[in-house]
Amino acid sequence: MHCFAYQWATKITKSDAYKERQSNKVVMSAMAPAADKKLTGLVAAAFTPFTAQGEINVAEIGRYINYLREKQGVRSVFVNGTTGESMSLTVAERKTLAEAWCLKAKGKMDQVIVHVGCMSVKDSQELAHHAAQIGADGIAVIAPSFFKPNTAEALKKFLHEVASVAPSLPFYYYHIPAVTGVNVLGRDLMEGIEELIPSFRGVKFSGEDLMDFGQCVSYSKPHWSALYGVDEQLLAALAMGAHGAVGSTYNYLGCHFNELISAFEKDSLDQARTIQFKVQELLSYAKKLGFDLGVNKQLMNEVSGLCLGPPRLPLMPCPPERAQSIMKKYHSIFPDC
Ligand SMILES: CC(=O)N[C@@H]([C@@H](O)[C@H](O)[C@H](O)CO)[C@@H](O)CC(=O)C(=O)O
Repeated sequence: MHCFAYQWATKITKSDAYKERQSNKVVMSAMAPAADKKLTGLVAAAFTPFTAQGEINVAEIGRYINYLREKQGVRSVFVNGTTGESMSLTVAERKTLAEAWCLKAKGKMDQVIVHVGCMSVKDSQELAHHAAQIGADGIAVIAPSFFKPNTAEALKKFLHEVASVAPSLPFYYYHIPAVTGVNVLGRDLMEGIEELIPSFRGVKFSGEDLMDFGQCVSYSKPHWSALYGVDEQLLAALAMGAHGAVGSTYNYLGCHFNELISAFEKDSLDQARTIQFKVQELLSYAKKLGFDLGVNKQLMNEVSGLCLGPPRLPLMPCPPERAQSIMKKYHSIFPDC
């Protein structure tokens, strides 16, 4: 489905969001910290909606939430992460987005986790503090990747500085070594972390090293979550003991992944494998044509009918013929969607 209405999508400014809060009689800064529930199941790594002019478009977030819930059976979101292009957003934009997600997800989503990692520890602290004020259910922090921490100790110190300004919020380390170039093992990061960060609640593990992931699972406390983030091999991570998964394709393939998880839980491994193989077939086809965030976002636009716009520079919009070809493949693999 093409997103013609996109050009006319309205942009809600921060002050509009503020007025909406006031009219709903929700004073977010006064909200009590969210109850600390273990994070499980599928978590959609949300795309950031942009207008055609490249401004953030919070007006689309309400429809986005309804779509995830009703069409994909996805009840938690991870906001301002990699898929959300956080590193291409300003701190002010990230606050506006986090506020809109928390406000609009209220009563509709189980958990809104806000990624607050930045290159600067100060910016990260500002966003962590803000996430606590607006009633987020948790925060996550990626390793800084320009000046990189080159030991587990340095990385833990950075995470501690951020977590300490929002001590009531569940805290997740966001491990994505292929993107950050920070190759500290997840398991090494976890060593002794709770003494340093009492709010630590787990890892979002977007890496292919299943041995390290397994070690994170086996080291985890019962109230922690080991969340896997390479969608094309989720089944392997479930076998390793994943408690949930955060990923981009759960935005538009969530219903299939929910079936995969149910099949796995019922020990129907053949059925679970069939679904994982279908996803692999789609993604390997897309990867051969060139699969980046621009392409991924366009697939979401096409499958969902939402108007999330193009990505922001330096990412480029998806060429129309590439989207068409991948969508044809999608319909051949998932004919009932
Ligand atoms: C490198 C990357 O973007 N990985 C994605 C995956 O969901 C990925 O898009 C998917 O496995 C397809 O390759 C997630 O791990 C990222 C993520 O969770 C996030 O946006 O925060």
